[in-house]
Amino acid sequence: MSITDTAPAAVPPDTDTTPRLPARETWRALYRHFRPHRAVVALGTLLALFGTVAGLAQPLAAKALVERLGRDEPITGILLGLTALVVAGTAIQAAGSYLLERTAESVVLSARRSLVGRLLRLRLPEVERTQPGDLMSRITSDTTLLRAVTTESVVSAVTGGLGFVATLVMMALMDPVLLGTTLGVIVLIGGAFAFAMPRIAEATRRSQAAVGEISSRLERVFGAFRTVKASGAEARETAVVEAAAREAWRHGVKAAKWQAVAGSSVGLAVQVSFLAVLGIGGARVAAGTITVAELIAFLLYLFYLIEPVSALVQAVTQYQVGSAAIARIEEAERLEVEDAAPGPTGAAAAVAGTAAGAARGVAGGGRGPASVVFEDVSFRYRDDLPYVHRGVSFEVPGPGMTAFVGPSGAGKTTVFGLVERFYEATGGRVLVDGRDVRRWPVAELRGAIGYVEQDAPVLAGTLRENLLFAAPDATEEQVRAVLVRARLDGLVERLPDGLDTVVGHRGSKLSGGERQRVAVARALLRGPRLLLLDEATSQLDAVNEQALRDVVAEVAREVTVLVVAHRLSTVTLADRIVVMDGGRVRAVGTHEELVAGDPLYGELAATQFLASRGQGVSGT
Ligand SMILES: Nc1ncnc2c1ncn2[C@@H]1O[C@H](COP(=O)(O)OP(=O)(O)OP(=O)(O)O)[C@@H](O)[C@H]1O
Repeated sequence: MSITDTAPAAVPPDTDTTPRLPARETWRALYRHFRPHRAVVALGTLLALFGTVAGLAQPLAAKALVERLGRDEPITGILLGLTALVVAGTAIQAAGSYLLERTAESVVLSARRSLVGRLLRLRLPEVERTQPGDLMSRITSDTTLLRAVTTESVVSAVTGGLGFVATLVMMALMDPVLLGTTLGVIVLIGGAFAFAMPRIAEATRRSQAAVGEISSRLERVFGAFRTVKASGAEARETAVVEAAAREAWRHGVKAAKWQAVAGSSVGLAVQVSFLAVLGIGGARVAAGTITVAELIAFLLYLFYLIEPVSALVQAVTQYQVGSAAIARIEEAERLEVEDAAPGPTGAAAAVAGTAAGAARGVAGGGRGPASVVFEDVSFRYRDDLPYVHRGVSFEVPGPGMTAFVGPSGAGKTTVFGLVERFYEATGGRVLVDGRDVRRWPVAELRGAIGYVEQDAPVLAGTLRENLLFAAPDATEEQVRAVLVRARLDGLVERLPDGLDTVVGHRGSKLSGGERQRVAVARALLRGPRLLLLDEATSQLDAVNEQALRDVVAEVAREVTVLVVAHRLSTVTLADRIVVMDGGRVRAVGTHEELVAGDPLYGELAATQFLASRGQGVSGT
């Protein structure tokens, strides 16, 4: 096929990453989706059979009608009967098809629900291994391919199978020799069919992988839309998405080709059988073994065979398509998830803590500041990556502010990832409140923590949704209080829709500094016992930075605050500073102690901190 010529070179070579499922596992997975609906599918099958029987009865009724006309008998009764038969037959068929379509939608719905439920609980390393866009396409696109295989194909298989066997029995009763001839041809051409089947599955699998690739590529583009534009990368990125679209097309066409081969092999089988039966049957008539009437009847049965065989072919083809989708769905289902979803309960409980604390936007949950201890922690993100932590140890009793400083890549942010248990330490222990984080229920652990990431993610939606994201049950007063603390009250007043202003995709309608403050407000509203603040390297203007620093200092009086610090003004406020370098803690102390005692810190203080937009250089 010439379409292969159009395959663009830009297609990433790794689109074909979906594992093929062994047949037994495919069956098992498909059965799992089908099982809850088996009663309805059985009913649908029954209705389909009734519909067929009603259809078969119509010619008989028509025959009776003509006969009565011939005998000059009244036909009103039979006409009414025939009409009723037609209406009933149609209604039964419509009901059956509605039932199956509805069930098909339900299969898709339950597959989507189960997949979404799992994907949002995935462990972080699993998400980092995959492409979010591709995962999305498994929920949106692949699940739709389950529709037919779990419903229509089951019905086709049953009705086709029954029809096939019944017709074969009738043929066997007529003339076993001619049946042998028929089956011989069918088996021969069935070979072509068997050849096409796995190719349909393979082409569908690759086509779906390419659809996943389209989603991944689009996600990448829209995730950095300004960068794409600023880099003048529109044409290149379009080409890449287009390449994936072509790839999907190419394999879609391939699947269509093999489906056509499979479909027409049925017609061919019947035609060739017809000729063979005609030849051999003719000889048998000539020899007087069978009568002409028997040969004609046999040939009629041969044509009856088309429908059940087509139904069987359809069932098997749909199974191939479905098996390709199920492999991708199963792969997503098998990604490792966390033990429990961090529900809103922790946050709600924390926000509902002490009234005084809540009014300040820091409830504290009534259990005081958390302590954090790292005991000889070693960690790497993956087995094939170098260690990021090589025996990190420090102790942070709450409350107070602890700053982590060190060169870029020293492993500072990783400390937060381990505290939040986004990742698990490879060696050593991470303790929060003296308890190993692995022994904490994840929801409870994270319920105690407020986390402000360095890039301060803001989600699409309104400002209010963003603030309530980590504390859905916070009251209006708590929201207002936190807005004042994060110096967002002025902004909210300026906005025509106030808190209900839509902030755009990833908060693109807010300034960088505003996003930062929204992220801080969100974390504070959670009422954390432990605040993890990954300081932005820039973003805040002097006034707001000072204000936020005051807030953090205030919070640190009753909450444990860990800051990855990029500003001198922050470290000078810290009760203790942990200096990290190359995955180790090289020194712990106050700013003054470290300036005097640690050369790396002295250098950082003199260069890196001052180079940032940090205010409050008075510390030097
Ligand atoms: N999710 C990840 N998967 C693989 N490697 C990672 C991941 N996150 C960070 N790393 C690597 O781990 C190392 C430490 O990263 P970390 O973010 O902890 O550094 P950092 O000290 O916070 O740096 P910075 O000051 O630049 O933010 C870096 O070399 C980084 O490339």
